[in-house]
Amino acid sequence: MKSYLAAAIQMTSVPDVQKNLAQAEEFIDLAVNQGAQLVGLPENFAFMGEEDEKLAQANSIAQESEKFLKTMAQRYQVTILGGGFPVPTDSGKVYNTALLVDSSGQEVSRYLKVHLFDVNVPDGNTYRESSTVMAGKELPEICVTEKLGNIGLSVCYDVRFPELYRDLSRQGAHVLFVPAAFTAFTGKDHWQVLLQARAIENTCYVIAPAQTGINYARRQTHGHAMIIDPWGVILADAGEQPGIAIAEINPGRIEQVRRQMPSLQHRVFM
Ligand SMILES: O=C(O)CNC(=O)[C@H](CS)NC(=O)CCC(=O)C(=O)O
Repeated sequence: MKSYLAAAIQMTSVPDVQKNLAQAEEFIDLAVNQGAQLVGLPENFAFMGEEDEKLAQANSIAQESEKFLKTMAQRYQVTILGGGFPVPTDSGKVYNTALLVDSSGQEVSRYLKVHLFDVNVPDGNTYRESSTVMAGKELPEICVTEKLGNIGLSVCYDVRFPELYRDLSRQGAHVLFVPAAFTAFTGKDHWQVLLQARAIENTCYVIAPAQTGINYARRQTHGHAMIIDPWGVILADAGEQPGIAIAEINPGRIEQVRRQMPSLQHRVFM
């Protein structure tokens, strides 16, 4: 593995798949023009809207999302993460699915979001993700690649459960993806701290694509898509407008930090 550039895309997805995919392609194009070889799209990149509308359109959202990711990966010759889209199940609910596609357009990793956001946020908004989503039951497996290192997937609310990332680093992860649609309210106090903690405690890069702004009705997301190095330093932050955060993933830096802070080797309990 040599150094390469990665991009975390930040977008304001709305309840309109074609609009969202057009926005996503614009930012993929921008990232690739700046030299990115690994590009991540946020949770709900293809559709962000009311839960019942999402369920009603789940079949087409799933198909369009997969087709889009494979087409983009091939057209731009990059590896792309689709950070979360609904995939229907027999139960009538969907899996919140993250999909990693390599530059030949092949699926290389798939993860079904395990931790569902069933939370009454103190700003008055209530979230019951489990009313429409089936929880995945399995820890993600790292995707081992020669050019991009070992990549681990997760989605949004998962970031609050460090044991998932511990398992990924135990498997040998170098890069942890945390695509998200974090609420503006929780995000302002928790988002960056949680991401930095996952980077520092696992001495891994963290790539966190994000939703930002007003997505629909009163739903507002935090933004600040970012890339963090294994020491916890923020290398790029997309701020609050749609755009990209781009930074170098450097294997030498991982080795250096793991020499300077060998905490992974000092684990006692797992
Ligand atoms: O909201 C929607 O419209 C679609 N749903 C999502 O984006 C998901 C599941 S509800 N959001 C989160 O997981 C936020 C986590 C979070 O914000 C935290 O952990 O604080």
